[in-house]
Amino acid sequence: MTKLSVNINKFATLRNARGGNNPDLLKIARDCQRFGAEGITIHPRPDERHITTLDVYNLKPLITTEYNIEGYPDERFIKLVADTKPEQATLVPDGPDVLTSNAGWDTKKYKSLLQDVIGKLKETGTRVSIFVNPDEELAAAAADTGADRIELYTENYAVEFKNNQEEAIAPYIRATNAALQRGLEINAGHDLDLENLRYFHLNIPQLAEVSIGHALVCDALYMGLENTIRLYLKELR
Ligand SMILES: CC(=O)[C@@H](O)[C@H](O)COP(=O)(O)O
Ligand SMILES: NCC(=O)COP(=O)(O)O
Repeated sequence: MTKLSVNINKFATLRNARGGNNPDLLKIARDCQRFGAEGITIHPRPDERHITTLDVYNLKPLITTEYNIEGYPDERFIKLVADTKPEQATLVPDGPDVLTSNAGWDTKKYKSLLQDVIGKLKETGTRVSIFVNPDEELAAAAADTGADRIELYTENYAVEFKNNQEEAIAPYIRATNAALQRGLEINAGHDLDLENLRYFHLNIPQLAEVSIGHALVCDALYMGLENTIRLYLKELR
């Protein structure tokens, strides 16, 4: 079964816009789980534009499903993971000034950096996933870093899906097969939505988890959070 992890970054963006506590991120996390989300994902960026360091700690005791913390593995990130021991850490090669995640790891070039941080993170008991482009060679090479999973970066899929669904999914199927052969599990995320999720899941049924934020939060503005989460879950069943 593919799990739906709801990325709550954008709720924090809205909260931070007024400097208060509306919407209440902790209530949002509780409610997402009550409405069926099988995980909560956050990406505490260094500038705290949405998720703050305090949020990372405050959310921890409320997560009854699966806590997934994404980020570039600098000292701050490693400490957050060591302190809060989430079920999963997802390593993303983002520089501090990117608008949003825009590339996966070059798992060959950064093999020793990744081996080093993944070793440290796994000592804390956390599963480690690394963000990769749909590239067979780089997906297979992720196994040499010590990662447990890869997260396929699905922005290109989301863009191409609008033009040609078969061409959009093809590199993702190849990368999945290469990673599975090396014993890795598969996650996916970025710009997945109610239009493109079902086709992705049907073609990559081995998916362990998808993390979805931006589109889900936008949909919730029109359809409500509970209804929206149920609609996303339906696409995965
Ligand atoms: C790792 C990833 O795919 C991103 O989608 C990320 O978590 C989103 O970050 P922002 O919400 O800051 O755009
Ligand atoms: N890892 C991807 C994620 O958490 C959410 O990405 P998006 O749906 O906000 O693009």
